[in-house]
Amino acid sequence: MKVAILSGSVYGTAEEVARHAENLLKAAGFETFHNSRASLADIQAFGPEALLAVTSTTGMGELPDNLQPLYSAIRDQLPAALLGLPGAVIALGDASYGDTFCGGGEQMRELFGELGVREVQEMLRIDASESVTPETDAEPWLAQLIDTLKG
Ligand SMILES: Cc1cc2nc3c(=O)[nH]c(=O)nc-3n(C[C@H](O)[C@H](O)[C@H](O)COP(=O)(O)O)c2cc1C
Repeated sequence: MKVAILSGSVYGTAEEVARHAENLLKAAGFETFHNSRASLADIQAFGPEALLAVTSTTGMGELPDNLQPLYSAIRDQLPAALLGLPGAVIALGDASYGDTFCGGGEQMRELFGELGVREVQEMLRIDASESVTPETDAEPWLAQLIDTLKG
């Protein structure tokens, strides 16, 4: 199965989690695409069969700049090739931001909703005020995702 990883990161933490996810998916036999500056054309050329979004939150609940262009392109075009795929979201944030906690991940969930992406497991929230090992903390969730996608 081909899994496209859509990642958004300001300081690199979410990028590290996305890379770790990619390594685990590859080790489990999946074909992956991950490029933090991916365009919609790149994603479509890969032909994903599942989507994984890994994004931090910046500003007041916003997506990182590197993910904004891809997010907007997908939202504007709702490309047929991405409609109805299985998908899941890992959100990084900081609970001390209150209402906007993991807002970037929430925006990706809303986008997935518009695409009719079938969310195969509940969004993982990684709280920077509690976690100093975000990659390791994502491992049980990723193991479950791998099991689910393998069916
Ligand atoms: C300027 C700034 C704004 C932030 N805004 C939010 C926010 O609105 N909500 C939230 O949950 N986390 C917020 N965060 C926390 C980051 O999302 C969190 O530290 C995350 O782990 C950073 O990941 P990154 O290194 O991939 O950017 C903010 C951090 C910074 C520095």
